[in-house]
Amino acid sequence: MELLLENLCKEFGGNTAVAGVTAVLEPGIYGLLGANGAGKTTLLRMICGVLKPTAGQVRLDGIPIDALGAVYRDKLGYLPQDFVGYPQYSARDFLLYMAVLKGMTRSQAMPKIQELLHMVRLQEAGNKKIRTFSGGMRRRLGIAQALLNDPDILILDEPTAGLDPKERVHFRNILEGYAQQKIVLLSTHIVSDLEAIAHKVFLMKDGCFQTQGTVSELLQQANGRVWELTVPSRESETWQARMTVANLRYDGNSVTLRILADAKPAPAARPCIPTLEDLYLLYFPEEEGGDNP
Ligand SMILES: Nc1ncnc2c1ncn2[C@@H]1O[C@H](COP(=O)(O)OP(=O)(O)OP(=O)(O)O)[C@@H](O)[C@H]1O
Repeated sequence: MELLLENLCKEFGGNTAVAGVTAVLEPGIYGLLGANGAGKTTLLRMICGVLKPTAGQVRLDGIPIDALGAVYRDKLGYLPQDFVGYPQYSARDFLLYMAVLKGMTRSQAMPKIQELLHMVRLQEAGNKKIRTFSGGMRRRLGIAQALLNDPDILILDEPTAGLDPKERVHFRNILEGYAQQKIVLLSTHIVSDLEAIAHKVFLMKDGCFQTQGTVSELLQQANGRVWELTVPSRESETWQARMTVANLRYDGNSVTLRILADAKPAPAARPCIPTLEDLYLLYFPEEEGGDNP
């Protein structure tokens, strides 16, 4: 199975949201990482066929998804960014409704719904109205509805938004179990979600992929550009104004700064092993108020 994104572009009234994205996706977990407004949701909506590209197309095994129509939709599971469900429905009734829309019979749907409620840890809340759910519960229900038809292609727009750390770990375990032989593409702001599970990460900014690769390939780009430096606490602000500082750790009168810089920022600076978050900040330093590296 191969999903080809072929020079996908989307403009909204003269504003470019996605500016020519090309990528090949084979079974595995892909992470789409980018700041607010980078174009992630727009890209995912085009991949799902919900939004028509201004230019370019998506092909599954060589065939444009427009031509595949319902055949493509049957293979697709999608968690939209703004998923809310139907507040008056119970989780179980909502999943049954979605299952019927996806062409499942009641007898096919019921055991699947049971399995999914269990998988996303909503079995106790299955008969409760969605309007009583917390943000995290809603998100988990959204993940369950995306999995109803055992999709070959699973597109998740910020699946971990609103999940607490324990729920995020559980979600990662679900995905790892699921992703064998499937294409899973998820967008997130949360770098650690991807570090653990993504086989490939796309860093998106201004509608384009700025870079892409496996986590270890991306980390190599940050090699030699991450430093730790301990200075008196009173110098902290000066350093933050001069450098991209990824992290601060105060200890009494001193502070240890995690500095992103192409060259050693001070003779006493020590090199560090980079994380994906470091790389993200190297590409998008303005989000943290730092300078360009
Ligand atoms: N329906 C629309 N009409 C007009 N502009 C839009 C529309 N949808 C998105 N945009 C614009 O396209 C750009 C990309 O938005 P998009 O929602 O795809 O980004 P994103 O990376 O998903 O951001 P976020 O993480 O905040 O959801 C933004 O400038 C946004 O304002």
